[in-house]
Amino acid sequence: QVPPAGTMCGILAVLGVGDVSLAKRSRIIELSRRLRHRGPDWSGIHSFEDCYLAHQRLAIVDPTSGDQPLYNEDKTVVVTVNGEIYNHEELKAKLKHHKFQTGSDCEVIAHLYEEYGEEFVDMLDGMFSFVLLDTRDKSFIAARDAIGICPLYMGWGLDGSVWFSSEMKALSDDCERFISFPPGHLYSSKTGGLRRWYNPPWFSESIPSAPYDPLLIRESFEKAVIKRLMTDVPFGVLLSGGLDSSLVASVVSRHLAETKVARQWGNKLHTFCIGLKRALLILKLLRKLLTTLAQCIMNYTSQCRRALMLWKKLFITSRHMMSRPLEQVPQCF
Ligand SMILES: NC(=O)CC[C@H](N)C(=O)O
Repeated sequence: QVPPAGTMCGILAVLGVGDVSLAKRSRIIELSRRLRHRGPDWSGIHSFEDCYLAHQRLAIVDPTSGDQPLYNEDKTVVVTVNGEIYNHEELKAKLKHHKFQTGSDCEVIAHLYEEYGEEFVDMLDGMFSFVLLDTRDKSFIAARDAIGICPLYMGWGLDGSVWFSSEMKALSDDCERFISFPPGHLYSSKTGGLRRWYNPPWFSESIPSAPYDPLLIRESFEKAVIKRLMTDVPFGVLLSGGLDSSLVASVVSRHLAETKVARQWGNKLHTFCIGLKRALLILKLLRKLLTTLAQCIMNYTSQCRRALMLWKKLFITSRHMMSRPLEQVPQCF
């Protein structure tokens, strides 16, 4: 079954609600369901006193046991995550005395927090937004990846509660005020504020000092594509018809055979694109390019009605983003 457009996990966390009634819990579950289109595989919620962490999962790594929220060994640290932690194996190797309950790439976040406290965030290589609750002192942190690939919003309720959600639609009706969580930042309840965790040295350079090196660009590009092949489920490449997505598809097809997923699902790359009859020429060229580069299966829709339906779906998913600056729109996918 192909998940609907816009899928990625959906997270919702509500910390410090004034009323801990069953009605409030049901309300939070109802709000979390507004993110269901982001994750069709599982819905989970963990509550601790007046704090709730909810999750809608699109399973990518360890689909059988990686359901969320995830925990440390004694379940005192709870985490709900949208994203992929590419260096999770490496990080796990550093945490030898920790016992992992799942094969999820995201479980490492709970253990890293136990070991290193809030400072662990810059050890993560990945795209993510997450909320972590430490039930021992009821403190919490929330963080978003360096460039904001995964979406995150933060809101404040009239009862003093703090909210975090993957999409604005899960908190806009219940919060008095809300903001788009800034990329590369961390919120800590202990200090009560947002701070930038992503501070690469080049941030302060107005003119880049690194010389142009095409081989380095090629190597970094290939590495970036290869690490994103970390999946236990079948995947495809969405082609725009341009150079960037064709290059991604070509790198993927050359490295597909080495991946875990190819052993299970075969090493033919599935590609997708959307186009109308009038654009069939581009589609034909794309097909030619891809079949020359590698063995690809190409799926596309050329019917106007079907394309319009897909667009409608896309807009429903991203409606909440439309008031944002245009460059932020792709972040919801
Ligand atoms: N879609 C996601 O954000 C995936 C979360 C996590 N990496 C998993 O595989 O379950």
